Amino acid sequence: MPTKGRVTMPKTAPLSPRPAPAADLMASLGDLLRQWLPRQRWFAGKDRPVSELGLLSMTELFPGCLHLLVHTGHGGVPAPGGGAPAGDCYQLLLVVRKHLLPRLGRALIGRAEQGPLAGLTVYDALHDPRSAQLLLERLRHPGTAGPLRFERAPSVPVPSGLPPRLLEAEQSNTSLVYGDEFILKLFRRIQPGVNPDLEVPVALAAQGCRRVPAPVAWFRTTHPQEATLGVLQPYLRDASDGWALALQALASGDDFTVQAHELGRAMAEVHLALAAAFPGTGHEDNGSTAAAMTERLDSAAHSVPALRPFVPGLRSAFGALATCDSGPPAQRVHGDLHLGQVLRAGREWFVIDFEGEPTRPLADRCTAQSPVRDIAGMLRSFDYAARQRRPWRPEWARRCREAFCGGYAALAGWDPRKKHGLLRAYETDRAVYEVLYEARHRPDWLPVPMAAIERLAVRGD
Ligand SMILES: Nc1ncnc2c1ncn2[C@@H]1O[C@H](COP(=O)(O)OP(=O)(O)O)[C@@H](O)[C@H]1O
Ligand SMILES: O=P(O)(O)O[C@H]1O[C@H](CO)[C@@H](O[C@H]2O[C@H](CO)[C@@H](O)[C@H](O)[C@H]2O)[C@H](O)[C@H]1O
Repeated sequence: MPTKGRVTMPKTAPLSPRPAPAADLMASLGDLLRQWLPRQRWFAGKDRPVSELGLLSMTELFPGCLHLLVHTGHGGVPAPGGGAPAGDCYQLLLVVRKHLLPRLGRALIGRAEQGPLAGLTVYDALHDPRSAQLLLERLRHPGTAGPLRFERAPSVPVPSGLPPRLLEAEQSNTSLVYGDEFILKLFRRIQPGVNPDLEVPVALAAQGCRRVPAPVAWFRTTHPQEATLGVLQPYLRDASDGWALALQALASGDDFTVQAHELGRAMAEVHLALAAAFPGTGHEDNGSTAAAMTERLDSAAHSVPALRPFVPGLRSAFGALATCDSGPPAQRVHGDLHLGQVLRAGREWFVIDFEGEPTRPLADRCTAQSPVRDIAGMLRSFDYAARQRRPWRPEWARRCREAFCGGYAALAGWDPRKKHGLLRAYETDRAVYEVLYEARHRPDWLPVPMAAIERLAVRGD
């Protein structure tokens, strides 16, 4: 595998002279994917059997590498928490080879037994350095491949031959780092429309906001519907994420309030830039927000029985929101802010991953919302961090909350600490989301948000 110099697109013959018809291809891949998908961190339907699997689009990206969009269904069983459809679309990149490659052991999906790929071995292409390099080549050269469109910001040069490595982070998507210079995030669960993780950073870059790495290339599909598939952006090579830094500080007994204060300030800066980039929104109606939060709580309690005893107490937080003053104006927000979404490089904080909460419909995530949603997300994250160690360190979380809100207030012109009712409702809504998220993805972590649920329902603080 070349690690420097030019990488050229291979000119060998395509995998098959004519692309296999969809039904045939699924005869080869169906059983393999049905077993492999639920084992992937990014697969959202782990809690229900994959009863339907269909091919939405197939493009031979380069010889031996297939780009697929597949639909997975669960026999009409809705996702926990409702709202989300009973089925999802996922993006897969597969390498199909004759021989088993020991160095790609972890990427193995299986050996096809029937259909057009019978006897061939199928891998996740993102673990394959050769395929990862060819993908970067595609992104360097704008153009099309079937329904796929590769586009880029012309002003930023992307050198060829940067060695790829797959990021080993706990992720909702899959990311590849190229030569410690760029990071490519491939969205796994695909929803129609422009992904806010492309739309927002592009808009913020146009505002001159330097707290968010600006996209340099991206790709999308036009079939079966328009959707963003991946975004390449500069890699902050010496950065540590806020979660790792917070855990380090907790382990060594170090103060984290200076960092939390600066983080609050940085977040206020991002909110101001977001308001400028997406102008023209009014105030949210607290009554309808409270109704939506109550609905989410009810459907979450339907899926996660442990929530049920706390529903009356949690509902009171949403009831109180309906009578709160209107708070800061609604605007575009981050939507899933937590310590893992902020990176500290040098002495500066950067904010990443503007996708919003992955279980919400894309249209919802792009609407104007109260900035209190983001603040509540970060405050919940201090609590998550403080609960990673025994004995639990509530004082540590409380000091970080104070410092973060203080830093935010210094720049934003309003103080989250003076919006107790709003904050309580948004923290409750966030904790309910976290209960659902953990129940679906990391059941061992469920006690963390459940502890907050108990506190918010019983004591209300
Ligand atoms: N521009 C960047 N520079 C350095 N690391 C990054 C950058 N963007 C993302 N990362 C790393 O990749 C991880 C996953 O990125 P993220 O956008 O949060 O993906 P996901 O939505 O799949 O969780 C982050 O936690 C961070 O460690
Ligand atoms: O993958 P994303 O970063 O988009 O976010 C999802 O996964 C997060 C966990 O990786 C989850 O965050 C929760 O756990 C964090 C610790 O791992 C904690 O800092 C957050 O406060 C807590 O919400 C996030 O909710 C989910 O959307």
